[in-house]
Amino acid sequence: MYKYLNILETPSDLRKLKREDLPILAEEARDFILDIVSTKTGHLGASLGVIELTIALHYYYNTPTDLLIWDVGHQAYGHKLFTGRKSDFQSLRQLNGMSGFPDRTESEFDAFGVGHSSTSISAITGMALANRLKNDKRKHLAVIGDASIVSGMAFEGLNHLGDTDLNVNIILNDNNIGIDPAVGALQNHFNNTSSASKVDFFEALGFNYIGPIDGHNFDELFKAFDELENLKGPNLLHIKTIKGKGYESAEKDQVLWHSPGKFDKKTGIISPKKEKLSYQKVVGDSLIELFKDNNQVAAITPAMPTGSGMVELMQLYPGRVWNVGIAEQHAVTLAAGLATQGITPYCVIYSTFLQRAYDQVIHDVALQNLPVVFLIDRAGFVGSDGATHHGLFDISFLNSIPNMAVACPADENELKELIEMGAHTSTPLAIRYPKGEVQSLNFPSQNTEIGKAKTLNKGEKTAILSTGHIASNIQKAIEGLDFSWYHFPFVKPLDLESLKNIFENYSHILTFENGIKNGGFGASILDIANSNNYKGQVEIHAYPDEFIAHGTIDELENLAGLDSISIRKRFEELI
Ligand SMILES: Cc1ncc(C[n+]2csc(CCOP(=O)(O)OP(=O)(O)O)c2C)c(N)n1
Ligand SMILES: CC(=O)[C@@H](O)[C@H](O)COP(=O)(O)O
Ligand SMILES: [Mg+2]
Repeated sequence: MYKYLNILETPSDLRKLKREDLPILAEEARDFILDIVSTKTGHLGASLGVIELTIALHYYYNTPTDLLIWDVGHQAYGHKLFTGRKSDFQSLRQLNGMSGFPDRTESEFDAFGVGHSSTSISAITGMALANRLKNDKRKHLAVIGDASIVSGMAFEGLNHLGDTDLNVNIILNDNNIGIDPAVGALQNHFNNTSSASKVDFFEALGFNYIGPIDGHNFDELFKAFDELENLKGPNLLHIKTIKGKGYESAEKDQVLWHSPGKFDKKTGIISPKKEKLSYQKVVGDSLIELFKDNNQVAAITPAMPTGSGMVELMQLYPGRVWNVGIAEQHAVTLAAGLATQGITPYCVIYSTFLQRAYDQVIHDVALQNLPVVFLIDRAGFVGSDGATHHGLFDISFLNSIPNMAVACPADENELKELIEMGAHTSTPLAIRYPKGEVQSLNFPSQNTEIGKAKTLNKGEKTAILSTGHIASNIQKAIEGLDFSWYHFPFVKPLDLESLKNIFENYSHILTFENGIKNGGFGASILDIANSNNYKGQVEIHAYPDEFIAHGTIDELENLAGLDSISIRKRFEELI
């Protein structure tokens, strides 16, 4: 079917082609990626945008000896296609299949594991320093996008690298967009100012600057690579590309086609999502409600307005909702600043990306005991994005912070209540919730109170204690059984009074949470049980102490023994 892609597996095959063959190969690669993503789902626009760059880099440089890092790595489907993984695309982002991001354990061509943005400059600098110590002359290359290079961590890397004489090549892939439209002075600078001012900017940081060039033009790419060979680094090559290049729908709506889901390749019609209502929609609508009657609240999203359900809120309240770009640390401390002046900020941030702002949560918010509300999205398994994106750690890493309240609503009704409560908080409050469809558990309507558990079932001997959205799996598993079930909307502060009563009345306690075991909800219960000389058994059901790869959420919950069937099986062993 393909003239070149069929005979090509690795860069050494690629280098046998003539340069004039490469545009045809690029077309074939785009067609292949469209076939895969339209049926398997995944990131589309970014990969289509760097096909020429990917081919040129593997053609010109001696990968994998020359080291190549893809920042974020969501644009690396072409990189994987040309580095021996063509047949692995059938398993893209599936359980035990190929990852959606470069991964050192997957291929020698994946110089660095990625998924979180803005790490490539620091990593490639580390590699170059190490190889200089070994007198190893290999080349060092990093490709970073225009939204990723303006992140704090990228600047830390540029600041260091620019102060060395390392012969590292940073390739700025500038398509004037992140996932959502570009924000911030720096992205404006890259996209709107003259070349001269860009030269000044990067040369001021100690880089030789080349560009901007057309990143879809092989001749311009190779000419620039030749120029780089004659420069004593560090160098920055600025290329302009189109996100979604070569597929009209993806070029036209670059936000939607960042990760479109399944679609018909021929018509560009995206398969409708079966989702009745998402947690993200509930959050967006709840905040719209809140903002209507309360002008003392604000919201912040670090570069994820669409994914976090913030787009409508931003349109309605542009003066009180800010997309700060890929800047999680700034987002948290911006919130802290707002809170000192009597504005209650909702910092809406994916669990996995909050990891990047841990010190700001402690040092700027909790230590000063400021009323910041963290709406922590993508809590628990996220599915096909895998280990770099699951929200497994937030209960544990927040649980250990003084002054921090940690809420894990069972469903969207409780989430709504907690969001409303947040507007009145005088201290830090974190509320975590998962990706995707709401559960509508229709719990008996009990008002949610800080630090108070809810009794959902009364039984004998065995007590089930849960927190968060695992409740939906427990509700299915407990059907017809006379176990007691207590739901704890708050991991912190815990309902010590209810716990004391539970310790006195039950000989066996099982705890459940959508988070890792270490330092989580169950660990806190066990700690309190021990300090109360509880003689019964506490059995903790949480994610294991290991990184969990990609798969569907159901598959991953089953592997962790936290799906309703596995839970039911455990319950039946206790009858
Ligand atoms: C620390 C971190 N924050 C947020 C994200 C989510 N994210 C993935 S890709 C992306 C936009 C990247 O834009 P850019 O670097 O310009 O690459 P492009 O998609 O345009 O190729 C964002 C915000 C992330 N992966 N890591
Ligand atoms: C590559 C990246 O980090 C984002 O595109 C992320 O995959 C978004 O996740 P959601 O699709 O859950 O919003
Ligand atoms: Mg971009």
